[in-house]
Amino acid sequence: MVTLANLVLATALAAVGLASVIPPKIGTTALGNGHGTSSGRASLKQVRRPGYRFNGARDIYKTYLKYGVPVPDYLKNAVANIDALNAAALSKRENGSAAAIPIDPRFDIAYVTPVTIGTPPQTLYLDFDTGSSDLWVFSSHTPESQVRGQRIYSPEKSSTAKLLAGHTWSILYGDGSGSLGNVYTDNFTVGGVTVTSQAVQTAQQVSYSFTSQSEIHGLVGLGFSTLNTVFPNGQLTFFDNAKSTLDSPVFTADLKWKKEGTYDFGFIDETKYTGEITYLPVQTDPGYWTFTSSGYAVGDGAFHPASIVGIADTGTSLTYLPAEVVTSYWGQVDGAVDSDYYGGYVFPCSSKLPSFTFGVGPANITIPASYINYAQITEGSPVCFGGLQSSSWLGVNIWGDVALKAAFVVFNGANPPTIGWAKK
Ligand SMILES: CSc1ccc(CNCCO)cc1
Repeated sequence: MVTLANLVLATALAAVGLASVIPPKIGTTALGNGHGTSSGRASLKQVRRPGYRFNGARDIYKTYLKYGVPVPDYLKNAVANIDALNAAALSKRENGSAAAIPIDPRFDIAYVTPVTIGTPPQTLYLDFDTGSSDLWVFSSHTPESQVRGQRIYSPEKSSTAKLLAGHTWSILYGDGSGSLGNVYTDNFTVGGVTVTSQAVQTAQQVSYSFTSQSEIHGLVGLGFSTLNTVFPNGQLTFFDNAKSTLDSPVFTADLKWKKEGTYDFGFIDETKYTGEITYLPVQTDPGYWTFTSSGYAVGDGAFHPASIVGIADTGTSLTYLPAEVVTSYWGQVDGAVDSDYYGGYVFPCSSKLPSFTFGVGPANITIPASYINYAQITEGSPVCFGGLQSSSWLGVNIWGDVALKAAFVVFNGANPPTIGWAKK
């Protein structure tokens, strides 16, 4: 039953743009079926109406009406002026959502996301990589001997492609792979968000490790634009270009274990996580999403407070942490060894693995053991490769996909940027 009190309350909330769930009646919890006994309490889930924009003049206008005071013309004009400004602001807002698809259903080497480039649109599947800031693609400029099944972008077939004359790029990744080439600008769309005149770096050379990955047709760098390698003028990432048109200057990663996840742009989908998001400061120099984890625990063991500075890197498969952390973890696994022969921690596939928990401020994220049992060395091998490896040779701690897919991660590009972590 909706009472007058409820209606007044709901109207007041609506006036300030906070929709409300009118409880069945005051005195019962909103969770009840409306027939519960009175508990003297009610809970209203207040959600901001999508697309609502505050109009202060309207609030004053309503107060004039409420107390019967004639409304001056300037105030009526002010309400209209702010509504017009809000409408204009909303009209250019875009949000988007796109799939993050594991390139191999057996284990998560990398995730690719469909994008379209040019006019008419050419669809490629690119690796969205928060650990770098170049948007580059296999192209009609890539020697055929280096193309093995990848889709290519052909700027000569796009009426909106423009060569960025005199500009080149060359990138070398932490795993020794690399690519180089020239640069066009063109329309670039992912998940319904379009950037016109996005710098698209066309590969003229790619290393064998890219040639051998037929499912990856290039990368979309989502690090900070300071890392972009285009010379002589560095280019902006897709996110930096899209930011001003997004409802909110954020993108989120909801990567999943051996199945399709999503990247969202411009909004935070509350259905994709549980509990609260914990936001941490980001160190943007030199250009990675660098944050400090507050410690770790192995399985159900004690939490070890520590400051672990590392980067959130969707473009790296595994997670690389300080030697004392990974030694502590693998010390709990029967038969685990740090093998020079296999190039990292391996263990008998039959061994039971503990989970791994890392601190994010006062909260924490737990990586299930199954994510750390990364893959057999080779098909049918009794030896398995760990998803948690030492960073001692890297010089940087990397929270790669093994960690990221255990969480819902918000890459907040506001000023200052922050990174948000939530369980899911
Ligand atoms: C050969 S497949 C491949 C995919 C992504 C990358 C870039 N990611 C590392 C730094 O984020 C390198 C190689």
